[in-house]
Amino acid sequence: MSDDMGPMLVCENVVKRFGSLAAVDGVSLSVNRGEIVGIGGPNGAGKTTFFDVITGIIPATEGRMRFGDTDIGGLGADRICQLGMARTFQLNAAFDSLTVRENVDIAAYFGRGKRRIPGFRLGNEVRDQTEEALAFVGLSAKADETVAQLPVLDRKLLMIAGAIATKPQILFLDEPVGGLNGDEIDHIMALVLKLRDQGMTVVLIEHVMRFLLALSSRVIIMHHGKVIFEGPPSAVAEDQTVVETYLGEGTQKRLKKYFAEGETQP
Ligand SMILES: Nc1ncnc2c1ncn2[C@@H]1O[C@H](COP(=O)(O)OP(=O)(O)OP(=O)(O)O)[C@@H](O)[C@H]1O
Repeated sequence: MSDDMGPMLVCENVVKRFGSLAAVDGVSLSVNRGEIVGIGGPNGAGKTTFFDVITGIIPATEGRMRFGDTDIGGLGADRICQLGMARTFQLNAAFDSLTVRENVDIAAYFGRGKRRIPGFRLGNEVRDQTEEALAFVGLSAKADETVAQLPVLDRKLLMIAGAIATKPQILFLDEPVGGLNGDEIDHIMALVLKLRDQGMTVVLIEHVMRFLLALSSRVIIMHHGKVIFEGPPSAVAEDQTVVETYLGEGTQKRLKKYFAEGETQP
């Protein structure tokens, strides 16, 4: 990416239709370098579909998307990853029968440049990227374990390791703490903060509000494919539409107390 000025990623009026359903219905988003942007919203709001469109898993129906000075609309997931945009998935996306290290090797090998499967040969650079990513997420000791044996937290860490092994400039995390317990959530939270401190730009989807609000510099709430709120974490619980469509009054009270009294956890 050659353009260091202005937003790193710009999405304008992105639409994704599945038949008559507009899963993403005219969403615009700009992401600046070094930000953590959090996306929330009820089930079926279109959050994952928006990620799928940005990261080239599925094509947009309408809209424009630019990463730096590159128009990424119409590019495939492999090319988008090679440009410097990596992601994780809500459900496990790993080769279960391979080891932890082999999975990250594959990400490091294919995620940075055009490669051919018949020429699949790992060089030192790929191996180093893999070891670095495994150490970063704390999975080095389990590098030789088969993925099928891993507990949920390690599977989440593995997806993050695979993503960062591609050396992205921006990282998309889809529900990185879904299904985890409190300590595990704290563990992933610390990891995301460490990434941010190293200069990584992050866009994340999460239902766990304490994770979403504690980490994000800016929050977006989607509903029925549209953005219904965009603002700082402290303003989310003040927005009556967000409370009615997503949070409910109990969560609103808890969040208001957190921001008013500076409690440690929302
Ligand atoms: N491949 C598809 N074909 C048809 N409809 C789809 C497809 N993928 C998603 N949808 C629909 O698009 C809408 C948005 O789904 P999406 O998974 O993006 O929501 P979400 O906000 O990520 O939800 P959740 O929080 O439950 O993950 C839903 O109504 C879903 O059923």
